[in-house]
Amino acid sequence: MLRIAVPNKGALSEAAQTMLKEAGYRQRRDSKELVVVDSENSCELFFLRPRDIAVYVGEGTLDAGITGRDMLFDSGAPAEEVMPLGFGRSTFRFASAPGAHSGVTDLSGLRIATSYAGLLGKHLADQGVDARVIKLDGAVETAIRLGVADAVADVVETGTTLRNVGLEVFGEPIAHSEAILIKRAGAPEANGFQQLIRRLQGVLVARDFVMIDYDIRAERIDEAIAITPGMEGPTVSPLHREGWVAVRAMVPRKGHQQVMDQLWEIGAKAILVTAIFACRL
Ligand SMILES: Nc1ncnc2c1ncn2[C@@H]1O[C@H](COP(=O)(O)OP(=O)(O)OP(=O)(O)O)[C@@H](O)[C@H]1O
Ligand SMILES: O=P(O)(O)OC[C@H]1O[C@H](OP(=O)(O)OP(=O)(O)O)[C@H](O)[C@@H]1O
Ligand SMILES: [Mg+2]
Repeated sequence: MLRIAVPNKGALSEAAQTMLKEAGYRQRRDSKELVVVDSENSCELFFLRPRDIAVYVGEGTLDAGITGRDMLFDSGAPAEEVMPLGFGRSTFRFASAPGAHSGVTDLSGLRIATSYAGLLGKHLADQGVDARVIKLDGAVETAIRLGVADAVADVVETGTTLRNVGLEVFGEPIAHSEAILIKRAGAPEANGFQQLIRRLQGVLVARDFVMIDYDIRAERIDEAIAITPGMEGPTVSPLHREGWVAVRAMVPRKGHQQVMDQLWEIGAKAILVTAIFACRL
């Protein structure tokens, strides 16, 4: 049985569960269910706090986990990134009152509030800055107003939370994060782990690509293939009409309308675009 850790709440929880659902794994019936046994897929899903997932996986108690890259670094657990999952993108940044600081070196001797003490501590050490790290559990943006800290280091996505409390980011981003699949560092892959990777990659491809079908005059096929090269090369089949062929290829979802315009320009007809429901490349 492959044992997989899934975030039970927070920013990654819903998207992680949707991705596993699209990859064919069983869903939990309600948000109080902590373990789901999926015997059809020979795996067990453990719903855990995102912050704890790297710890369980690093200890080797669980074979795989979905967490944030920032949380993996922060934990210092002996776990490693296997693949990025394309959601939960954020940056980890310093913020303070507008104009108060301009870079990490301004923070020497000051207090910085964060819920990512491990990640921040490593960054300060790398930069040779001696500051006091105030570890909080969440809502760290309020720490400056309440006089607990001079600056904060926190997750920023849209920047709305910072704007709402009148803070501004400064300096270079400390880290770029997104949801990732992790395993224990250096450990051999458990049974079923490769299958999990293939399924998740399939979900990413099905999300990022569409299938395009069209008819084109045979003498223009080279131009058409240059526009839709496909993965291994497009499928070209004869049409029951003299001098015409049918073409089928995968194209990136982003920009597929431009591809359709280009095909139309070279005389393609009956151009159809369909979503890919599932895929294994
Ligand atoms: N607004 C956001 N947009 C994108 N990713 C985010 C956002 N907030 C947090 N994350 C990411 O989600 C992961 C988990 O953070 P999250 O805030 O959900 O955990 P938590 O703070 O422990 O839980 P909670 O907020 O429920 O107490 C981290 O990798 C973080 O970078
Ligand atoms: O830039 P934004 O789009 O505003 O998103 C960033 C905010 O989202 C997260 O907060 P969360 O809701 O997880 O609360 P927490 O601080 O208690 O973890 C994070 O800690 C930031 O506060
Ligand atoms: Mg949070």
